[in-house]
Amino acid sequence: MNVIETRLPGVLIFEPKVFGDARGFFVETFRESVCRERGIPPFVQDNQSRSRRGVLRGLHYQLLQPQGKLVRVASGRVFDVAVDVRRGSPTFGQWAGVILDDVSHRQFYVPPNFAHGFVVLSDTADFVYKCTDYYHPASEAGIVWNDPDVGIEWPAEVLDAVLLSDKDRAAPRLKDQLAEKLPVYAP
Ligand SMILES: Cc1cn([C@H]2C[C@H](O)[C@@H](COP(=O)(O)OP(=O)(O)O[C@H]3O[C@H](C)C(=O)[C@H](O)[C@H]3O)O2)c(=O)[nH]c1=O
Repeated sequence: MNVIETRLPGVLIFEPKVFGDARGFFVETFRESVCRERGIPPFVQDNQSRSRRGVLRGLHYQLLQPQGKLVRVASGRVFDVAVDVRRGSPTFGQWAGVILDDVSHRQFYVPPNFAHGFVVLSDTADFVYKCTDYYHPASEAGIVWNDPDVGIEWPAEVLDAVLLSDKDRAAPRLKDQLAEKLPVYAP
């Protein structure tokens, strides 16, 4: 497993070794030791969502029980993004993105207290991920996907047909987020 640092400290790209042969392929998708060695907390919840082209889920985070997420695509192709929403962070409001697909089997680690989202680039995508804490809907918060102050460079190929939930469509900009709804940077 090759682990790559991104421009956001703590946000990591995992590149597993893919073993292809005449039958298909094999890939190790998770090793606890690889995560533990990098200070990633234990995972307690697995999720899966299926979405069609143009669906954009995010940008979400939880204030209580903040979730670190190890995300990957079991089938399809997405552009995945992490945004630093921690008040006082040197990289506050900055983003890092990566293409995740079922060819590279690349994974992305989004630490707790980062907002997370993705947009689907393939006809459909099965998105699977591990979380370091449990779902806590009462403290769910979000930043609107096209916040001009964050300036995420979403792939142009889907921008004319982004499909959002009502919740995500109504999410506030980072600058309009109530201060108490932003986690505090704790180096
Ligand atoms: C996240 C979650 C949702 N749900 C229920 C709540 C709703 O009835 C239904 C759909 O929830 P939602 O529309 O919030 O699902 P997503 O838009 O995929 O949300 C996720 O999308 C972005 C990409 C994330 O990083 C988070 O994991 C999560 O916020 O599943 C649960 O029962 N447990 C859960 O952990």
